[in-house]
Parts: sequence; structure tokens; C-alpha cells
Amino acid sequence: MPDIHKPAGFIGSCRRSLQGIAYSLRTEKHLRFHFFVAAVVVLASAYFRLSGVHWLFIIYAIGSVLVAELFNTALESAIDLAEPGYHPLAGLGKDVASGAVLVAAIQAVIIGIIIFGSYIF
Ligand SMILES: Nc1ncnc2c1ncn2[C@@H]1O[C@H](COP(=O)(O)OP(=O)(O)OP(=O)(O)O)[C@@H](O)[C@H]1O
Repeated sequence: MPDIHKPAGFIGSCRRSLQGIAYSLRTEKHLRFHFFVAAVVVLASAYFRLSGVHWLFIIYAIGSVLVAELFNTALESAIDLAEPGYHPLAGLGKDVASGAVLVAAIQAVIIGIIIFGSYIF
């Protein structure tokens, strides 16, 4: 059992963060799907030779979805720890967290349509 009160240092903190992302990737199929879509979008952005400003929007959109997914996973874990049984508030907390992912995903789709639409049409 690691000593959770021991300061990890910058490298140790980064390692823990990467372990958290790796855990989320192993357990959350939606996160794996969003990473896959992000890779496709990056390849498409390179193919269409997006402008610098358009790249910024694409990176922002991808980052928003992945960050929302990671927070969603973190909240699911915390809620399962706090309420292993059934509780309406536990369900509501998970629904609000997944609602945040939905908002980020809709925003990313709109950004994608506007940017790639301007290159395709
Ligand atoms: N402890 C609970 N009490 C009441 N309802 C719950 C509880 N846990 C989950 N739920 C309900 O079941 C739904 C699915 O919960 P679950 O823990 O399976 O998430 P999930 O399917 O892994 O979510 P995601 O698809 O976002 O990863 C929640 O959105 C919530 O509505």
C-alpha cells in the first residue's frame, strides 16, 4: 500500500496522473472511442492542412472531450466508493457528469462541422 501522504514530487505526480489515464483507458470504452476519434480528427486536420487558428480550435475541442471523460471517470469512481448501493443522488451525480461529456462532445462536433465544412465545401 503506497503512502498517500508522502509528497510524490513532480515526476511522481506525473506518473500517477498517467496511471490514472491508463486506468481510465482500460476501464472506459467511451474514453477509448473518444481517443480513437481524436486520432482520426488529427489525421484529417493534417490531411486538410488546417490553418494555425483552426488547429487551435480542433485541439481545444479534443481536449474538452477527453478532460470531460476523465472527470466523468473520476466522479464515477468517487460515487461508487461513497455509495456502493442504490441512491438517487448517486445516479443523479453520474448523470450530470455524463451530461458534461455530452455537452463537450456536441461542442466538438459543431466545431468540426464548421471547420472541416469550410475546407470540404
Ligand atoms: N449507485 C447508484 N444509484 C442510483 N443510480 C445509479 C447508481 N450508479 C449508477 N446509477 C445509474 O446508472 C447509470 C449508469 O451507471 P454506471 O455506473 O454503469 O455508469 P457507466 O455506464 O459506466 O457510465 P458511462 O457510460 O458514462 O461510463 C448512471 O448514469 C445512473 O443513472
